[in-house]
Amino acid sequence: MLFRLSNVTKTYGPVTALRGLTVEAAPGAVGLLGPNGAGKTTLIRTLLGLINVDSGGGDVLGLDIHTQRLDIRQRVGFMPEDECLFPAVPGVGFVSYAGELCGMAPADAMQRAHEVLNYIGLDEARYRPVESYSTGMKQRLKLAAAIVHDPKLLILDEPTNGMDPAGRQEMIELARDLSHGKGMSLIFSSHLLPDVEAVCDHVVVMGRGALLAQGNIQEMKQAHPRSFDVRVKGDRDVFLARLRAAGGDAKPYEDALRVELPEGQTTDLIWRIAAETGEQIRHLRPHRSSLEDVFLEAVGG
Ligand SMILES: Nc1ncnc2c1ncn2[C@@H]1O[C@H](COP(=O)(O)OP(=O)(O)OP(=O)(O)O)[C@@H](O)[C@H]1O
Repeated sequence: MLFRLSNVTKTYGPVTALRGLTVEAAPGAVGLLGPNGAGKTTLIRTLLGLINVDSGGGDVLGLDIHTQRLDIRQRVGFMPEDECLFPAVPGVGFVSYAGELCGMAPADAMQRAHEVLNYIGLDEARYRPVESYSTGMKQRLKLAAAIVHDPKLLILDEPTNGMDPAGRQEMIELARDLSHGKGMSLIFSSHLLPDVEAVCDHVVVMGRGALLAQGNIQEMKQAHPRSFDVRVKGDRDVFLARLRAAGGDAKPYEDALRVELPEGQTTDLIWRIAAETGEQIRHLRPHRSSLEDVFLEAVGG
C-alpha cells in the first residue's frame, strides 16, 4: 500500500480537522479532492509526520506515521502550496540545499540538483536568484526541490495554483511523466478537477475530515449503467410522464434529458415510449459522468 490510515482524529482546539479518518491507497497517481476545510492539508501533514494526531495510526510506504517520521521524509517528496523559497539564493543552491535536508551528501545533492533542473526545464535559469523567477518558474523550482532525493512518493499540494495556462500544462505534463513515465507515486491535491483528471488514475474525496468516496476515476465516471443522455424531439413533458409512469425518471441535462431507467429495463423502454407518444429520439447514448459530477455527488452538492 502507498499509505494507510486507520481511525485518525486530529483536532485543533474546538475544530476537528480529521474525524476518525480511515483510508488507504495503492501505489500510483492519487488525486486528493475535497471542499475548503475538508481536511486535505491536515491529511498531507499527517502522512508527512509533521503533526501529532490525537488518535489513530497508519503507515506511509510501510513506515509508521508515529515512529518512523524521519524515514518517511527521506522517501517522500513534498511540494507545498505556499511559497517556501529563499529569494536571494540561486535556483541550483535552493534545490541542492533541499537535497541536503533530506540527508544527501553535499556533492551528491549538487549533482542531483543540476539533473532535476535540467529535467524540469530550469537549466538556463539555475544560477539566477530565485527572486527573479516568474510564478511558473517558482512552482517548477519547488517541484525540483521536492524530487531532488528521488522520492518513492511525491505529494503535490495545489501545484498548478496561480499558473497561466501554458505553465499549468507544463506542470501537468511533468507530474504525469513522473508518475506514469518514471513510476513515482503521487498524491495530487487540487481544486482544479481537470488537472486531477489529467494526472491521476485514482481519487480520494474528503469532506468534514472523513472519507466520502474513493476509486478509479474511469470506473467512478461509469458508475451509472442505467443512466442515458436522451434528446427528444416533440413534447418532452409527455415523454417524461410516461417514463415516470414506467418507473423511470429524467432531469434536464444541457439540451438533453438524463434518463434513469428503472431496474431491469434496457433502452428498449425509451424507444417504446417514444413510439407510443409519437416523439422522435434524436440522440441516445450512455451517460458518462464527469469528475465534477462524481465530486458533487460525493460531497452532496
Ligand atoms: N493550524 C491550525 N489551527 C487551527 N485550525 C486549523 C489549523 N489547520 C487547519 N485547521 C482547521 O482544520 C480544518 C481542516 O483544514 P485543512 O487545511 O486540513 O483543510 P483543507 O481541505 O486543506 O482546506 P483548503 O482546501 O481550504 O486548503 C479547517 O476547519 C481549518 O480551519
